Parts: sequence; structure tokens; C-alpha cells
Amino acid sequence: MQFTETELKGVWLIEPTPTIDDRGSFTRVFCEKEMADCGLATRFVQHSRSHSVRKGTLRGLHFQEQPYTEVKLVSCVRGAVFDVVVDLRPNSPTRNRWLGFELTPANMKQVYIPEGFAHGLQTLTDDAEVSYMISQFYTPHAAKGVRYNDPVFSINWPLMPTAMSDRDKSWPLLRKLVH
Ligand SMILES: Cc1cn([C@H]2C[C@H](O)[C@@H](COP(=O)(O)OP(=O)(O)O[C@H]3O[C@@H](C)C(=O)[C@@H](O)[C@H]3O)O2)c(=O)[nH]c1=O
Repeated sequence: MQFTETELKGVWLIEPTPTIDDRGSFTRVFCEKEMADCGLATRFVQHSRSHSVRKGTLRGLHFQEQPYTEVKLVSCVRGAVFDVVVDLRPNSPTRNRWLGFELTPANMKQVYIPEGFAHGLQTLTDDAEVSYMISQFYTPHAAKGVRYNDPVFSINWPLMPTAMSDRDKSWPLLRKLVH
């Protein structure tokens, strides 16, 4: 597995490296030791999946408030998605900056998202399925969001959104959240 820290400190791109033979391949997609060696969290208490029917479906931007903040390890197991992380850490030099990653089952890329980030995604195909390893239990009263099209972030979503939850359409802008 190849671990690369991105320009947003604490966000890592993890790229498994398949061993290929004439039967097919074998690929390690999680290793506690390799993660710990990079200083990453290794304890995940929930593994969840979302399935989106339509290309262009947008989910996010989500996070859980303290003391229920989460680390997420995100990958795409069907279709393709554009995965987005936004730095909301108050004292971060990269505060409010975002990064996007194209995730597919073929590239097997995983995004490691530390605490203090919001997360969202847009599907690039119909029938896209995303896997989330999450370090905290789902806590509905702490589950919050910020608006996907907040100009403070200026995220270049690849498509016009074709499906979103009402909740995601109405999350506050960051400046309202801060107050
Ligand atoms: C997130 C979540 C939701 N739920 C329930 C609540 C609700 O009834 C239903 C759908 O929830 P949501 O609309 O919040 O699902 P969704 O919009 O897909 O939420 C997900 O979005 C992406 C961007 C993430 O980062 C994930 O961590 C998660 O927040 O599932 C759980 O039971 N456990 C969970 O961990």
C-alpha cells in the first residue's frame, strides 16, 4: 500500500498495490501496522456504505461535532465518485481549502479524512456505491453539515447536482455555522 499525505496536512491518499498473477490479483486494502506507522487512526467502529442511483447525486458536506468528531476512510466499490474533503480546522493554515479525488473500484484509492474536516461526494456514474470506515459511532444530534456550494470553499463539483437530500440543500453557510 502506498501512503501519500496531501497538501492538506492530515489528509492521506492510500493506494493499495495489487499483486497480479494469472488467476487475477490479491490486494491488501487495510493494514493496522502500516496505518499506525504513518500516525493514522486504526480503530474504526462502523463500516457503512451508500448507494446512489443517479449520476450527479451529491451528498454532504458532513461532519460530526465535538466530542463525536470522526476519522473516515472512504473508497468507491461500484461506479465512480468525486470525493471531496474540506478543511474546517480553526487554526489550520489551509483552513477552508478543499481537495477532490476520483475514486473507482479499479483505482482502489482510499481517502483518509482526519477529524476537523467536512466530507462530501458526487457520483460520476449511475449506481455508485461508497464504503466508509468510521472511527466514531453515528450520533444524530452531532451530525452536522455545511453548504456544498458555499462560495467560501468554491468547490468545483464536476456535474450539476441531480439528486440531493433536503438536509444537504439547506445546511448553513460556513459564516452562519461559525456564529
Ligand atoms: C451517516 C449515517 C446515517 N444513518 C441514517 C440516518 C438517515 O436515516 C439515513 C441517511 O442518512 P444521511 O442522509 O445522513 O446519509 P448520507 O447523506 O449518505 O450521509 C453520508 O454522507 C457522506 C458525505 C459522509 O461523509 C457519510 O459519513 C455520511 O454522513 O441513514 C445512520 O444510521 N448511520 C450513519 O452513520
